[in-house]
Amino acid sequence: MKFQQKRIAFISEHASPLANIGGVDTGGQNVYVAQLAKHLAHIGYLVDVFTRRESTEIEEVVNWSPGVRIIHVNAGPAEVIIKEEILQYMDEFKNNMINFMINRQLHYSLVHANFFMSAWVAMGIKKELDIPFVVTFHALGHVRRIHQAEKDKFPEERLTIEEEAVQQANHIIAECPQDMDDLINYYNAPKNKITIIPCGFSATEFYPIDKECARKIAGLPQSEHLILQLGRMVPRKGVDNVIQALAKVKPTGKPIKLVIVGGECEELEEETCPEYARLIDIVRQHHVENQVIFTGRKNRDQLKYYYAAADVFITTPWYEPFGITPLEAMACGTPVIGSNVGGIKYSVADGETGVLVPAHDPDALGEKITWLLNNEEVRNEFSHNAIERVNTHFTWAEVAHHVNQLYRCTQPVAKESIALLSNSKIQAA
Ligand SMILES: CC(=O)N[C@H]1[C@@H](O[C@@H]2[C@H](O)[C@H](OP(=O)(O)O)[C@@H](O)[C@H](O)[C@H]2O)O[C@H](CO)[C@@H](O)[C@@H]1O
Ligand SMILES: O=c1ccn([C@@H]2O[C@H](COP(=O)(O)OP(=O)(O)O)[C@@H](O)[C@H]2O)c(=O)[nH]1
Repeated sequence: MKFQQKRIAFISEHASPLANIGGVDTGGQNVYVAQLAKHLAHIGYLVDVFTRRESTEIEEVVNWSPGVRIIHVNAGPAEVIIKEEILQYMDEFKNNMINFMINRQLHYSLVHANFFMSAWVAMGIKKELDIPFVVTFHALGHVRRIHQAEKDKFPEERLTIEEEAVQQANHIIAECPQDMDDLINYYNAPKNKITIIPCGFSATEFYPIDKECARKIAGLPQSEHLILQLGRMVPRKGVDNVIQALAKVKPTGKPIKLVIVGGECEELEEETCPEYARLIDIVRQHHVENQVIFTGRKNRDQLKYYYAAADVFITTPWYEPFGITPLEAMACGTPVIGSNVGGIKYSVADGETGVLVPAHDPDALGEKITWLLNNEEVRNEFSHNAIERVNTHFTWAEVAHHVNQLYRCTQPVAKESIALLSNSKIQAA
């Protein structure tokens, strides 16, 4: 069948493919937008990723990779703003995005919104230009509120915007069955509008590497048991739970080190990194100072060495709409102990590629760490299964294939949209 090249607009207001990954607000969504855009371009789409301008230094349009451009939209001050304070600028974002389309006579057949604020922009664009939109929420306000209560600083409006977006969207991508259930239970989302498409990993970025080599390159000890925690350093990721569990692990015949990768900067300091200060305090309280290595944030090309160096990868967040890090660990052949929540209970096959434990339960986690470290044979079996599982089900190429199928079923844009564009009241503004 002949494939017609289509131009699509991604919106990802706070998460740009160009950002340094691993900061408080730069995680899986950035990776998702970057990888999905690249892989859709590979299939034949032209993808423009609209993101908020965070610096005056950067060009409006950056040709990022073949078929993918990053468009920096003026919305509020051209500086980094925490995502909880961005909503007030989204009207400006929408108007400037539409003006960009008018000025360059760009015709997008579809908008793919990422996160609720982008969904708000997509709703406005649909209303004014009749362009259909697909949404991936990445995280849901109701779920965040349940877990974070008063610490959740997003405005109340987030929930109504998400509720409206669920109704207005032409289609919704849930990242795992739990995400779909949450959309139905908290937002009354029509089931026939939801398709589960997971996140992925890139096999050119993450693959098995000989442990000895990996440890050498990462500068990690050779003759010890290594357990790894890697991700954004924010309380909901449960890094404190892993430190507490470490103190409960029974002897395994070798010294054990916990390597913690992530954080706002490469050099973590208690004065400037409050979450690091909180975690180091827990390390001291549990007297495991000589067992914990904080590496700080690492560039993506380094991550595979840490994953491959570890005997076990651990991730015990309170909740997780998907969770890309377990995929990356499994792709490097490292068994995962993950909390039995969200996307982790979907991607990690319990008893085959790793084990699931309850969140907030250092005793259960400590027991499973002891068990896995004492069982090399099981680790090898999990490792083998993990590599096979992720390469079969969770590559970005596979994800893009499913997203492409979904786009092709999504209502095509009305022919008049360019005419509507020229008459738009926004143009006159
Ligand atoms: C914890 C969480 O929701 N992780 C998702 C999500 O990632 C990030 C999330 O949306 C962050 O918001 P929050 O402060 O509520 O945690 C955003 O700031 C980050 O930009 C997101 O990266 O999306 C990932 C990809 O879909 C998903 O794997 C992860 O579970
Ligand atoms: O120092 C770091 C910490 C994390 N990551 C990446 O950030 C993403 C985190 O995505 P995930 O879905 O696991 O969680 P989120 O941060 O989105 O909640 C993964 O691709 C990690 O490899 C990174 O590149 N450097």
